[in-house]
Amino acid sequence: MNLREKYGIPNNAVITVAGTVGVGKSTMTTALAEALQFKTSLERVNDNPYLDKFYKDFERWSFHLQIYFLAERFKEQKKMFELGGGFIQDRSIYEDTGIFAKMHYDKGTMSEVDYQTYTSLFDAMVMTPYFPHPDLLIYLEGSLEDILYRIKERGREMEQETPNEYWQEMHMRYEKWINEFNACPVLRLNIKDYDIQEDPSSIESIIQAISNTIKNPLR
Ligand SMILES: Nc1ncnc2c1ncn2[C@@H]1O[C@H](COP(=O)(O)OP(=O)(O)O)[C@@H](O)[C@H]1O
Ligand SMILES: Nc1ncnc2c1ncn2[C@H]1C[C@H](O)[C@@H](COP(=O)(O)O)O1
Repeated sequence: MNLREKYGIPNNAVITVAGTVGVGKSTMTTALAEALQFKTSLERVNDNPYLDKFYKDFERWSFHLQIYFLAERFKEQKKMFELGGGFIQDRSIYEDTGIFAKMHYDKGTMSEVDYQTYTSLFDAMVMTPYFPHPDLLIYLEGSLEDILYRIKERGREMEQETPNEYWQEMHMRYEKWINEFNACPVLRLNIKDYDIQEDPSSIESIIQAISNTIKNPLR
């Protein structure tokens, strides 16, 4: 019996992994998909045509980047539900608007008219009764210090050149955002409480927690 069957996770479940840049979403997505024999929906960074430009000039590229991410995530969302679920998704569509677009608007690096165009498109696409929400959102959290360490360790050039205040602001906004999030059940995991890299067997206790939360959802 595999871990999915052992813990009664439905084979059509869609589980999304959320959290700030560098917290460990891709690592968790890959590990969970392998353990549950699910497919992955990964956030593609290397072939994103705007990301590098965006980090060099937020004001010039923030609208283009948000539209690009929205289109990519919507296509992924459609694919996951058309294929009948059984997916772990790296980052939720809710973070694009709730964290990134809002932060750039609030900080003045996205204009008011661009922000309104973006949010009206987002609302028309996502905030409808026809949009299927995931069965669970796993929220990964950790101290700012640990997040900064991981961003540095991963070494993506565009992120190294971004001032720490950017990551600090994002870290603070994530905490507020998750406390108000209610589009689907949430499982919060602190990165201090597991280490799937050093101890791959710790994935089992995470799957047990996923099962408990899907069966007794806390919003
Ligand atoms: N459980 C873990 N323990 C230690 N380091 C980790 C762990 N998970 C991820 N990392 C490291 O942290 C960095 C960011 O992880 P990643 O999964 O790419 O984050 P995200 O997808 O959230 O941006 C990578 O260098 C990765 O190897
Ligand atoms: N919606 C977004 N707006 C701006 N930047 C974004 C958005 N979604 C992801 N990003 C950036 C942040 C990172 O530099 C890369 C990949 O994110 P990660 O959390 O490392 O998976 O894209």
